[in-house]
Order: sequence, then structure tokens, then C-alpha cells
Amino acid sequence: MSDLLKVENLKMFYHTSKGQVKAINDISFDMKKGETLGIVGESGCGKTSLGTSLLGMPSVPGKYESGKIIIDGENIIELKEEYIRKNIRWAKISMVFQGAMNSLTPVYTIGKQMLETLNRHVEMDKSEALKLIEEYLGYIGLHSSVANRYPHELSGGMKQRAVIAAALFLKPKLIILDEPTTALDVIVQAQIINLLKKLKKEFDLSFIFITHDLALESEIADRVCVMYGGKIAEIVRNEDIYKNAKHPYTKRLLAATPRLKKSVSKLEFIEGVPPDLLKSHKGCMFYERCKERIEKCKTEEPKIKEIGSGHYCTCHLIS
Ligand SMILES: Nc1ncnc2c1ncn2[C@@H]1O[C@H](COP(=O)(O)OP(=O)(O)OP(=O)(O)O)[C@@H](O)[C@H]1O
Repeated sequence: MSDLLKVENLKMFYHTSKGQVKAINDISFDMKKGETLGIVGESGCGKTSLGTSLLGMPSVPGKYESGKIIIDGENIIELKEEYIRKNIRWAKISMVFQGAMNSLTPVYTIGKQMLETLNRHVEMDKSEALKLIEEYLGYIGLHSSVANRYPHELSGGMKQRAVIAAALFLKPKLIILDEPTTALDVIVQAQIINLLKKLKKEFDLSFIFITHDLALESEIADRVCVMYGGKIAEIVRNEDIYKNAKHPYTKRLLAATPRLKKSVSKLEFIEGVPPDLLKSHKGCMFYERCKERIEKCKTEEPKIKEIGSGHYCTCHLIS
């Protein structure tokens, strides 16, 4: 598989009145075409910030500090907003935002809202656009009449399908899905996961799947990227995560995840709180909460290392 995305030493900070929030702090990884990369981590570790950064639109007051985001040979960070809007966003990389299905405007029909999304990115006459919308509703398993209905007339699963369809319009290569199944019941959650798997095959897609649910990642991801405090703690192949995760934080997250196939006498939790990203940190971000820490972890920041095929870890204890 060839490279689809390469992220090198990416830093994106929010410049707030209280100081800089180091939400993305020196992150590097790459993705192959056709790959699904899961991004997991506790609330506030930078998952959404990574998604919006990759899309070329960190939310205000976020700014790229350094690094590269290379998609199809172009470094998004160096490109002008107008060029990104016309040639990259939605055309090569699109995003289903967290809670998108709940931000559908209640007073417009689904068709009108899809039409607006389409018009924002491509010039097309109305009848052509409506035909395309019908076609895409079909891909995601909804009847074309859904275009004439209002959001309150649809179930959560149907609304989520509609926002996924809008992300597909320009046939991007990579779709970032931010918590796409949160707030849906488990049956609908499974339907959406199956739909994504089907679309992936049909459209030859790659996904970045953001969630705090490790069990869900094991259903869809090829590799799982565990984030902590604006950094990558570990990237591990899905099939290895339960038997070969190495980073103390990944191991603690796994111990805190309910399992169907294995009995767990007691679900653990991770004592302490995630680091304040407004503060400067010297050593490892996980130092305060790590049960395996050594002296070096307090003062020296660990670097990310490849420790196996496609397996990366940022920990002094692992070589
Ligand atoms: N627009 C913003 N302005 C200032 N700080 C922000 C902004 N957006 C996010 N942050 C901060 O950046 C850090 C990373 O936030 P982010 O939303 O990326 O985390 P997350 O892992 O996606 O969290 P969640 O799982 O709760 O969605 C947090 O400390 C958050 O408070």
C-alpha cells in the first residue's frame, strides 16, 4: 500500500488569553491508502484538534506552529485557504464533525442542507445536484424521499447517514470521522460501522476514526493511535492491541475497557487527571499517572520509536 498521508512533527496550539494550549504537540505518523486509523484517548487529549488540523482548519484561536501535513504530495500547512477550499477540503480529505447530526438546521429539509454543502464546494446546476444527492442517499441506504424530510422526521441513525453522505460528495480519499456513533444505540452503532465498511470498499476510502471507545476501534481500525496530552503515546496494529500493547497508558486504557470475550474481575480506572495543556511539561506527559515510571521520565521527554512493523511507542521503558 502506498502513502496517503504523512504528518511530520506537527504542532498546533490555541492562543488563548490564558496562554498557549498545546493541543497538538509534535505529532508524526503516516497512513497508507485504504487504511483505517483509529484515534483514541481521554477527553481533551487533542483528538478533535488533530482532525481539524489535518483538514486545514484548526478552530479559532488555533494556529499551526510547525510541521508538515502532506496529502497527495502537497503540504497543507503551506497552502493558501482558497486553494485548500477548492482543491483539498472535501475533495481529498473531508470530516464528519462531532455531533454533526445534531447541528442539522431544523427548518430546512435534508435535501436543501445537502445541496448547500454541495454548492459550497462545487459548481453544479440544481437538477444535476439533486440527482447526485439522490444517488448518495441510495449509497448510504436511505430512500430518495428522505431529501424532502426535515431532521426531526428522521432517526439519529438516519441523520448520521445523511451527514456521512455529505462527506462523500466529492469522492475524497480520506474521511475523518469524529465520534460518528456516539449517542446512537448499539444496534444503530453497528449499522453505521457496517455502512462505513461497505463505503470503504465501494469508494476505496481511508478513514481516521476518532473515538474514546477502544472496543469500537477494534471493530473498524487497522491500526490504533493512542493519544495522551497532545502527543502520540502509541500506534499499534489492531490485532496486536490486546496482546502486544506496550505503553503504560495504553495498557491502563485497556484495563479500563469492558471486554465481552474475557472475564475481567475488576474494571480499573486511571487515577489522577490528564495534564493541563496550558502548562509546560518537561519529561513524559504521562509521568504523574504512570505506575511504571523511572527517574528519567520526569526530566527527559521520550521520543517516538518504531518498535515493530507499524508499531510505534513513546516511552523510555520500551526500546
Ligand atoms: N477552540 C479552542 N480554544 C481553546 N482551547 C481549545 C479549543 N478547542 C480545544 N481546546 C483545548 O485543546 C485541548 C484538546 O481539545 P480537543 O477537543 O482536541 O480534545 P479531544 O481529545 O477531542 O476531547 P473530546 O474527546 O472531549 O472531544 C483541550 O485542552 C481543549 O480544552
